[in-house]
Amino acid sequence: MGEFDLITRYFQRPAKRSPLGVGDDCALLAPAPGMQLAVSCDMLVEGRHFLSTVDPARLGHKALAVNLSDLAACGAKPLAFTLALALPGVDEPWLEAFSRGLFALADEHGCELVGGDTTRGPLNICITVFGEVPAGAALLRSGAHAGDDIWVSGTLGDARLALEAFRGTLSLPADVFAQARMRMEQPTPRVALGQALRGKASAAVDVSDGLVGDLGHILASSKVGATLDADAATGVIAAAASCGLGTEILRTCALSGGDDYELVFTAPPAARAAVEQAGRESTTRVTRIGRIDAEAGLRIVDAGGAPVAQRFGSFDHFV
Ligand SMILES: Nc1ncnc2c1ncn2[C@@H]1O[C@H](COP(=O)(O)OP(=O)(O)OP(=O)(O)O)[C@@H](O)[C@H]1O
Ligand SMILES: Cc1ncc(C[n+]2csc(CCOP(=O)(O)O)c2C)c(N)n1
Ligand SMILES: [Mg+2]
Repeated sequence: MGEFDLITRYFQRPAKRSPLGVGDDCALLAPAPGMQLAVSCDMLVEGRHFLSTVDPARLGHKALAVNLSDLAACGAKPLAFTLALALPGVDEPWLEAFSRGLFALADEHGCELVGGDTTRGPLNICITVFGEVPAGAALLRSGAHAGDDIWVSGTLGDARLALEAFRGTLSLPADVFAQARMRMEQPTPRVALGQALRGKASAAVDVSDGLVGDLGHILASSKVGATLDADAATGVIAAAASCGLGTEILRTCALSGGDDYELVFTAPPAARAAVEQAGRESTTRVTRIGRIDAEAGLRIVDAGGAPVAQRFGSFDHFV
């Protein structure tokens, strides 16, 4: 099978909402009047972002999910995406599963594949996503104020826990591993929550590199500091605690693990009921995990308010 047959068979579907989709030199998009385009791009590289043994359907899902997560962080509604793909060769069962996983999530969010690029090379997947948001209403990293609450969606640390289990640095009971693995391989982008938070949250970011690092982007952009509860938002890893894993490794997963694709956002205390309502509307758990301070820096405390001495980093491709 050649390049163009591959595209036609696995990636070309009739455009439904875009004026022009796959098959011409450009795609055409038509954002509604009064809306701004929100654009984000994320690449997944074999061995760096995913294990070579991953189910290709889950990989198709994740490649789009990490991009939709950036739209969610801005409060944008997904419209369309492009897919740049380097493949070592034509593996039809792989392409069938990859495109099935990809389109299942795309259809869930009404987000169309409108174009891309396909080349031979080491397996590499790069998606650019386009969304729309009412002009001036995008959630930004720069809007947090002293006194705001810090919230997080879902739970943190599960993906890193699974990665460590894959690496063999820790072992988990089969049921805990299965749950954590799903969170690593098929994250749920918080798209509905992001849109429900427009006009309520003062700042937002999605957690890809780890809570401490990504909250750090809000603190730097907003020129504020924060106090954070170390243990407020654990999920599967709470179950891991009961299998004898130490506090230090669990906090490392939750606070600096990365690959969470949850939203961390700030909102004034007066908006607490509105934030909880946004969580209910989007059937997404939201948890208060700290507060924004005027004093610069991040202070991490335990449930009793005592400072946590452990230091937390964040994911960086070059450090
Ligand atoms: N090569 C590049 N050229 C121009 N801008 C870039 C480049 N790489 C990253 N950026 C921009 O730098 C900023 C931070 O990029 P980053 O990829 O860390 O985004 P993120 O949302 O924090 O994380 P993630 O990659 O997990 O989505 C974004 O505004 C991004 O568009
Ligand atoms: C095989 C394998 N090794 C490591 C990780 C963890 N990981 C890779 S990139 C990244 C941050 C987000 O990436 P980016 O900043 O490029 O968007 C994280 C947490 C993984 N998922 N699979
Ligand atoms: Mg992001």
